[in-house]
Amino acid sequence: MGILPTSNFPLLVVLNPHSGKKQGREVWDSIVQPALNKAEKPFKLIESNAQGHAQSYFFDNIKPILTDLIQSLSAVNEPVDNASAIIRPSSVTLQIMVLGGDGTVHEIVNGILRGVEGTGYVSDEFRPKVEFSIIPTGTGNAISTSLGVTSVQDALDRFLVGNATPLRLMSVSTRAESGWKVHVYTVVVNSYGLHCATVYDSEEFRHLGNERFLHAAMKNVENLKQYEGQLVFYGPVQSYDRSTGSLTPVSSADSNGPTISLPGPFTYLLITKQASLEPGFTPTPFAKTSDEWMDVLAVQNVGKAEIMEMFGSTSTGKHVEQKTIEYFKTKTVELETPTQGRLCVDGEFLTIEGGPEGRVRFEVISDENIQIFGVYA
Ligand SMILES: Nc1ncnc2c1ncn2[C@@H]1O[C@H](COP(=O)(O)OP(=O)(O)OP(=O)(O)O)[C@@H](O)[C@H]1O
Repeated sequence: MGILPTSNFPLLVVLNPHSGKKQGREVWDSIVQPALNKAEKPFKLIESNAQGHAQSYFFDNIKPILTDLIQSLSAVNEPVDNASAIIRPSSVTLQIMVLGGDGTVHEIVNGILRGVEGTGYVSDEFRPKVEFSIIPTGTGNAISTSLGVTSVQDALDRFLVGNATPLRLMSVSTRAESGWKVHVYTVVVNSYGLHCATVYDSEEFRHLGNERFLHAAMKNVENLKQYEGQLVFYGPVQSYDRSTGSLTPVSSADSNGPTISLPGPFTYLLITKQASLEPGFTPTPFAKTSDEWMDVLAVQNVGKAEIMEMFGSTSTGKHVEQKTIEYFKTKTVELETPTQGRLCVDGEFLTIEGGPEGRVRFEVISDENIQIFGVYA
């Protein structure tokens, strides 16, 4: 047996110059690149030049990237003329640094998964790991905020220490002839109602940085709407019990059928993997980046006063004590709307048709051939 040499394969750095207040380039030049040079960490810079570029880059290139990475790790025994002397690893770790926000991570994850789909690049015999270092230069920076990353330097330090935790994904599936078909994978939040309308409207306030969500939210609270729909949970569910202050099982782990349903209409509905969606805004305080649950915050048919009360305590997570708020942990949930509706999936928008045919299924991913991502934390 040969010994696998240390790879000198470069860290892939994806810089989104458009994220946040467009400070990514400056942060790269002044802080991150000098730190990588000092640490003698080789890198390859990929600059995202338009919406969707990071996704299409990884869709097009992930196979040659993994091939090169595998080759950089394959040991060659002496003598070299014996082909069987080449030892191939059963796994490789690809490191990707993101100077951007959650939307850039979302694009890369989807590009990679679509790029390896149906190929031998991820299988039970060979499964790469993809580990992200997220340098928070976006607007919400939900993943970084939820992991307690406080600054660019903090994120860099965590990368250099090198402890990765799973970045667990959710899938968003729509109906197809053959059953459910994954439309997209999400890493932060799927939403319906006021939150989705807020994200939709916030683009016009991008120049305000973090404040853009506040402006858009206030605009939507002013014209508060109720969003018709029914939410059905499947399999194990926990719900937050205000009387005990804890999450308690409301359906057993071995049940796969529908367990609870919420009739709507929804004022606010989130299905998340992250506790915080931006600094100071922690709507799903029990959510964990790495666990095998999705957290659901449901607010049905309330008025402006209740919504403002909720916003008043989302910085501390105390809003879960409010009686108009329902909080669940689940693994599979479906949403059906009576007429056409709009969902927000990690900042992208998905229009769904009304009725059973337009039903959408959200699942937390347990398949090890999809759940290949980690994040330095
Ligand atoms: N060169 C570019 N010009 C314009 N848009 C771009 C460019 N590169 C990427 N994008 C788009 O920028 C959008 C925002 O990126 P990102 O999510 O990283 O930042 P953010 O929205 O400010 O942060 P967050 O998602 O954390 O709130 C993404 O939808 C991405 O497709």
